[in-house]
Amino acid sequence: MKVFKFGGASVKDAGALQNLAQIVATQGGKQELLLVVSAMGKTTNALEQVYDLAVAGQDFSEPLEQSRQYHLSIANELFPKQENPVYERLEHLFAQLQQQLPPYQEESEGNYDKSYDQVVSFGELISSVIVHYFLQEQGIANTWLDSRKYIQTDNTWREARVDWAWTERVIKRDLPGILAQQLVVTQGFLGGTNNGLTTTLGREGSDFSASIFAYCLDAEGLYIWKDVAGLLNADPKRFAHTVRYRELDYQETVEMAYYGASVIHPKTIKPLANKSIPLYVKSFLDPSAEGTKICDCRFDKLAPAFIVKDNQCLVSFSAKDFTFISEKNLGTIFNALSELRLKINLMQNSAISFSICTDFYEERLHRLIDTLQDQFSIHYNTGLQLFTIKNYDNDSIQEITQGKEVLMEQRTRTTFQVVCRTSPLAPS
Ligand SMILES: Nc1ncnc2c1ncn2[C@@H]1O[C@H](COP(=O)(O)OP(=O)(O)O)[C@@H](O)[C@H]1O
Ligand SMILES: N[C@@H](CC(=O)OP(=O)(O)O)C(=O)O
Repeated sequence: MKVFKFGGASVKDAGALQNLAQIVATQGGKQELLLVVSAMGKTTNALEQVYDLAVAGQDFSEPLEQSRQYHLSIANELFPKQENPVYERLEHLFAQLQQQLPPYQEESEGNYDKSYDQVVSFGELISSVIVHYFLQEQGIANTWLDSRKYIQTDNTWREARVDWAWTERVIKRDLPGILAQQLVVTQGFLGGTNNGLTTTLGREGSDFSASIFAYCLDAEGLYIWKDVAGLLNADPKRFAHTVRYRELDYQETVEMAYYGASVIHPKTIKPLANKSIPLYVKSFLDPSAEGTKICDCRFDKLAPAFIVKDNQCLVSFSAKDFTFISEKNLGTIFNALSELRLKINLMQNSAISFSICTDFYEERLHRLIDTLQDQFSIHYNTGLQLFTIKNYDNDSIQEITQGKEVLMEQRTRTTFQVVCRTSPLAPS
């Protein structure tokens, strides 16, 4: 069997859904097929905005209505008959979503992340319902599956951790029988706790969902349909000249994803590598084109890969009592970072100071400073970019660093990383 994953761009409007149906009909073959779909277009961002307004006690009716109209207008193009059951399902989902958005209550303050998951998950629920009915309409019989009942997670809201044993057992128990009958349509990004609450697997986590299903079903391949020709050596939205990798090994791909190549969610690769399931990154704009195959393979020389992370922040700590940076100091700093879920993208230490480059989350940064300021003097710079070049050479380093103010630099035999300023210094 195969797993196909369709992200936001591939389901963003009625034309995209017609293209999706075409891909399923022509590329799915006669095999068993499970489809994992993301929210349509930028719906998750829109729902985040609605949720934040609700939390702030502000009026969220307009953006909520815009999102409803966006989905209904796609449905109107796809389902001209108003008696189509899709409309009832959609109205029901929007009514449920509305119920999750009460005016902000003081006592729910600690539940921001939990309620976030209950709200933003509607993007995937809605899109998968539309895809389900549309494929039916096109004569492609399919079962709509609630992935929250199959991908069981803990309650680490917004970044839930999968209970692999439970998930694999239940998927293996139920899905082969359904797949033998017909195609399955389910949601990416979502999981569920053992007491029936919705969780999400981290932004852009639908690739990971698809990988979980592929792993549990021992799929022969996972196909991720994107708006690019495959995995390229740089984001074509940032770099004028890119090359496509025809094949890449799991290790190389996981490193690119880890450093920030947003084309694939970093958690996607490990489950596939564990079972040697190939991952195909394919273009939904040119479905028969080759794309990129990620598998067990090895290459000696690869084109340098450029990865850019925006909105970075460089934080440096020095002990207030002028002692050297010791393992004990580092332990304290790492603990605080872990508590606040601040991920280190790059780090460096000298005799009396320790510096990290991390994604800039203002509120979490201030909490970090509050926690550590008794022990450390802390300075930070924001408005930075982190550039990573894998398989670098002198020309590629020159291309990236030319004309930029470099704040931190590091290199191994294969990887070059540099933090540069992109905007005026923010006060610290
Ligand atoms: N190395 C890369 N190769 C290809 N695309 C990349 C790369 N790095 C970043 N991208 C970006 O990833 C985008 C596709 O991923 P994404 O937007 O997450 O798709 P979707 O949400 O539809 O699944 C491309 O449009 C491209 O701008
Ligand atoms: N819709 C979710 C999950 C996701 O993976 O989306 P996409 O496949 O469009 O990146 C998000 O935007 O975070």
